[in-house]
Amino acid sequence: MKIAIIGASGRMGRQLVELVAESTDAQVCAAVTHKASPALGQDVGLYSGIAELGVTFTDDVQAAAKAADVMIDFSLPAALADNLIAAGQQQTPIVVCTTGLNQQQHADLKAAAGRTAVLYAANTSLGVTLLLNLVRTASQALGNRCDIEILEAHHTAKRDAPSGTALALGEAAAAGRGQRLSEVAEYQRNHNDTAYQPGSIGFATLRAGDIVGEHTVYLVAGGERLELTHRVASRKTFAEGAYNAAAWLKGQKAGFYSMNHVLGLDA
Ligand SMILES: NC(=O)C1=CN([C@@H]2O[C@H](COP(=O)(O)OP(=O)(O)OC[C@H]3O[C@@H](n4cnc5c(N)ncnc54)[C@H](OP(=O)(O)O)[C@@H]3O)[C@@H](O)[C@H]2O)C=CC1
Ligand SMILES: O=C(O)C1=N[C@H](C(=O)O)C[C@H](O)C1
Repeated sequence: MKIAIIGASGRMGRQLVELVAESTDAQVCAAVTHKASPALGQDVGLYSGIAELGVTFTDDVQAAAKAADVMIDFSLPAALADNLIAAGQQQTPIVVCTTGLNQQQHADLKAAAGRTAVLYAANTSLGVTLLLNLVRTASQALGNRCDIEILEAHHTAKRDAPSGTALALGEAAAAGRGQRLSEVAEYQRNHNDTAYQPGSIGFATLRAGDIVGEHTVYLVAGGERLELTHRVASRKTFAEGAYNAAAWLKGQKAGFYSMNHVLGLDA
């Protein structure tokens, strides 16, 4: 399997380069970064701290899409439009893992899925994929008998808040209660005299040190409290999930997919 990695110069990109280089079933065929990147022209293996791979960084995402069986995107929201155009024009399946997307960018993902296979996952870990399903089930079972709040913690280099995973957990909790997250989400609680809104879903964010990624969903009813927590110790977990998603997506027909499809949980 020939994999093009978009955002290959970043934390997740380098982790994925290392994982693919160790694999016997896949090769890095292209490593994409932006046109002002100091990584351009450098060997992607050496840049990632492993042996030379003979592949140098490029800013040509069209050529990367053409060369690849599948692409994996861990870059920035601003890069998404060009990445989806390239994937669509070359009919190359794409796993998009970038978070911090706006409404238009989520719509762009769905539109691109009319031309090629697109899988979007704000979190590629097995645990979060299961957690999303558990949260939806718990929220549906408890209905308006509980209050729901979501806490996430990440490293200080993270640009978006709340995390994409926290927002996906919020969507799952809202869907379980038959709500739309956009109508019940509370992102700011820095007020002096405002009553709590029953049925709201609140988000809280921590940024500190090198925390890889932690999420807790609180389902709080009178007298008891359920806390569903996921913690990641290494970015390798995300890289493995993205690799498994790419292996599954390669050869799928055009359409929009999630990690539930990869794990056979979509029924
Ligand atoms: N789905 C999941 O499981 C996970 C998702 N993520 C998400 O993945 C994204 C990347 O995370 P992380 O690796 O930590 O972030 P980094 O900032 O370390 O990596 C992003 C990389 O993309 C590069 N880049 C910028 N513009 C472009 C472009 N136009 N084309 C290609 N590459 C570009 C950046 O270059 P430069 O540094 O020079 O700007 C940087 O090297 C984030 O949105 C994050 O939230 C992270 C972990 C897990
Ligand atoms: O930026 C990160 O690091 C992470 N981002 C993803 C998110 O926004 O949810 C996934 C993971 O939590 C790590």
